Amino acid sequence: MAIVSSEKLGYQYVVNGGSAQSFALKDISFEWEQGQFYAILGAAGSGKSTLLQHLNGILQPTVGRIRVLDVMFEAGVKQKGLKPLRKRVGLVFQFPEQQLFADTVEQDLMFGPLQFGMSEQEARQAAREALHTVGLPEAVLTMNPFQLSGGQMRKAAIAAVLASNPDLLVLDEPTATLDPLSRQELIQLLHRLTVEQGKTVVVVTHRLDEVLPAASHYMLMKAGRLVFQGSRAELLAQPLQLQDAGLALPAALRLRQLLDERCKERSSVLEAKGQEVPITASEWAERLIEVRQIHQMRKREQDGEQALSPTVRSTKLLQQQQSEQSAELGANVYYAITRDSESAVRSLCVLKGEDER
Ligand SMILES: Nc1ncnc2c1ncn2[C@@H]1O[C@H](COP(=O)(O)OP(=O)(O)OP(=O)(O)O)[C@@H](O)[C@H]1O
Repeated sequence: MAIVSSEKLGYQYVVNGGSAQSFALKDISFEWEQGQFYAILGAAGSGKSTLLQHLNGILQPTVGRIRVLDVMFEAGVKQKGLKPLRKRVGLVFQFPEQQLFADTVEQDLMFGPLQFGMSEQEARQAAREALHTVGLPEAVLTMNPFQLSGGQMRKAAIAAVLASNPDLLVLDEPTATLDPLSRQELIQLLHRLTVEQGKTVVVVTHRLDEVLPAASHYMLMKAGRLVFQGSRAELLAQPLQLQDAGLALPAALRLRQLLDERCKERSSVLEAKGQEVPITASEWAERLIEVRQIHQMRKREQDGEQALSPTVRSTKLLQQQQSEQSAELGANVYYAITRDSESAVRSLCVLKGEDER
């Protein structure tokens, strides 16, 4: 059974003295399964945070319904007594300082478990385990949360939620303000939680590039509506829809477009692994390397074809030169876009037929 499902969910904020705003969510229907990694994408103001707040009942529907685990929220029926649900749904806000308020990190990490009925000793143990899961050292337990760096603070906020062992972990822009390495580590950590612990992870983000290697399912929001939901491959087949929803195209799609325009090898790059678009810089490097290897193999075969007529030989040579130039151009494009210097150097060396360094 789906862990969360919504049917024609709509939400309308009411402000100052009861005047109703336009709908922040309209006609939202979806289902989420346990143990999967979902990414919710959309431009500013598209309704992502409003949707998240329905997952633990901070907001409840104006229209339609949403079921979260075993609690049904339905328009017109105010649900109360949500403590058991809030133990099972961990929300990590956009700004971690909003949820760290105790004098020490340990107190912050123990707060949820104590609230949800654990003994002091169990809560202390849960706090330590959560700290290890996010990769923070025990030394931070006695520190004030505001002595932590931005990245550590965000990890502490995630640990504070994990300590209550939620089934569903929901994070609003979790990588904002982090450096590139910490961003990558955090997404990998979230991915591990789905694979190793069967948690369902939902991440709201503007940065599609970051979640592409990890998230298996995508929802795209625009002006309060769900304009796309589907798998990674389905999303990557919709570049116009991404642009239309105000999102930057991920490097994988920009590379594909450029290779389409400028590189005759695009089809061989894709064919090398059954037409799926590579999603990370290193995968692109590997595809380009494969293409180069295919060309080298063809060259060796051609060397053995000396008996061919001079015209056939020179045509083949010309074709081969063109395709090698194309592959090299692809590699250069790849550098320009991804700036992933390590795999870029690797692919350039191999593409030029030099030893890998
Ligand atoms: N407390 C509020 N009162 C009134 N209107 C609100 C409130 N919070 C959000 N809205 C409106 O609801 C719509 C959706 O906002 P929401 O914060 O859900 O978007 P978002 O996609 O999360 O944006 P961002 O990426 O900037 O966080 C916007 O038009 C916004 O102005």
